[in-house]
Amino acid sequence: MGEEFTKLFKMADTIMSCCISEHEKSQKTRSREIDKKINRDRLTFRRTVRVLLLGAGESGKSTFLKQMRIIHGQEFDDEQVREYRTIIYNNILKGMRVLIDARQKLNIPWADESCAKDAATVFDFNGSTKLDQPVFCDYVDSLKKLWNDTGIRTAFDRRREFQLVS
Ligand SMILES: Nc1nc2c(ncn2[C@@H]2O[C@H](COP(=O)(O)OP(=O)(O)OP(=O)(O)O)[C@@H](O)[C@H]2O)c(=O)[nH]1
Ligand SMILES: [Mg+2]
Repeated sequence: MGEEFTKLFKMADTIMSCCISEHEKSQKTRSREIDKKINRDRLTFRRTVRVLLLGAGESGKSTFLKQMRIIHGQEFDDEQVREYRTIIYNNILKGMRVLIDARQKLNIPWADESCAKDAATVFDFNGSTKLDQPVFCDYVDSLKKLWNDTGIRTAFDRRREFQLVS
């Protein structure tokens, strides 16, 4: 009985030591993987060229970055296209608001006085509403009418006198 017990005990001991060494082995592999990743990240960080882009407002900094992304960057996926669509809608509305404001400040008359109502509609846009396609569509007629008015066009021609994009 005593002999059997010793055998069993030895077997259990062998199984235990196997498990521990397997566990240690997997921990070492994981640690090596982490070290490799740290080294790879360090190399990437060293090779990254950082550019400080300075320039006055409206001088083309953002445009330059967008061009770099289009020329050298990855393709835009559907999600990014949707995101950019919202940004473009926002830019159109914000840009028109700036032009409406500038037209008034520069005392440029409307060609068609009824544009004042469309200007008020565009100005009423609540910036916190998500500008998806249906919301933007509600503004399209007013935006088109305003853009075709010589009052807004004259303000646009004089855009060097104010900042159009922020
Ligand atoms: N003709 C011409 N227009 C440009 C060029 N680069 C930018 N623009 C126009 O200039 C305007 C301002 O460009 P942005 O890239 O927004 O300028 P920014 O330096 O980021 O401006 P802030 O963010 O206000 O400091 C936009 O209407 C651009 O389309 C260029 O190389 N040539
Ligand atoms: Mg910019």
